[in-house]
Amino acid sequence: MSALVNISNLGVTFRDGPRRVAALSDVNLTIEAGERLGIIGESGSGKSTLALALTGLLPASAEVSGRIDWADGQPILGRDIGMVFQDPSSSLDPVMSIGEQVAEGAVAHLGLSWGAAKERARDLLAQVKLPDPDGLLRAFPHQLSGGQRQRVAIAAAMAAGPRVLIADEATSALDTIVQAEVVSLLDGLVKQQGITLIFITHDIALASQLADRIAVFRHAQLVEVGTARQVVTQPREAYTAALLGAHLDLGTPPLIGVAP
Ligand SMILES: Nc1ncnc2c1ncn2[C@@H]1O[C@H](COP(=O)(O)OP(=O)(O)OP(=O)(O)O)[C@@H](O)[C@H]1O
Ligand code: NI
Repeated sequence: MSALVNISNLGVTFRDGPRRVAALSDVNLTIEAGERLGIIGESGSGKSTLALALTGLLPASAEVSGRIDWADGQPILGRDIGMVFQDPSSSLDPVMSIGEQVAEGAVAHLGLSWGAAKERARDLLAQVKLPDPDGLLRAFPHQLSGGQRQRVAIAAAMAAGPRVLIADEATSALDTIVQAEVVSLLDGLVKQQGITLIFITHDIALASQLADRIAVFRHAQLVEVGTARQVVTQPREAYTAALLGAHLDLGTPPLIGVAP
């Protein structure tokens, strides 16, 4: 594997009124091209801040130190990096048809005509295993379930053929069965297309089933990174062991494989 991006001594500080909050502090991490990296840690540990730093979406008020070096130059959000958030309504426009939203990225970044982009959108909707992709092109987000909307958001994120997909708590709002289906879908898509997946979650069990490697964040710091197996079976940090104790029910059958 070769490095996709090298993160060195990354620090991000937010100003919160008179207070300064260190959201990331001295983070060193290399993300390999084509790997599935799980990012775990409790609320406020800096996971989303890392995603925003990678995508160039940090607010101007954030103070950034250190370096993020991409092997192939700074990727363009929407073209080279696709992003899927917890709440699809933050990425889907309620008054725009599903077809237009999924096609948009292909028009903007691949230079396709709307006609060609709609055809691509239909193929993408089929790839994310949504029923009746032709009919869906003309549907609106409110006509879909939460899980279906999240599939549309994934299709939209994939529209321009990105090499990196960042899913930030993308399945957290879904019930367990739908979550398993969406995780299994993501797994298949990124494997098939050789996309690097950065999967952010509170759920160490979910991360361990999807990821090749897991990075554990706590209080703005990267406390541990290793293969999913190593982090789960032989955590080096007491904190990781505590997370495992609290969240990983080893009696629960794996989510991937359960989904149809
Ligand atoms: N725009 C902002 N302005 C001020 N503080 C912020 C901002 N964004 C994040 N923070 C602070 O930075 C820290 C890290 O937040 P971040 O959203 O990265 O955590 P997280 O691990 O993604 O948490 P969660 O699991 O709840 O999504 C927190 O203390 C948060 O309050
Ligand atoms: Ni977050």
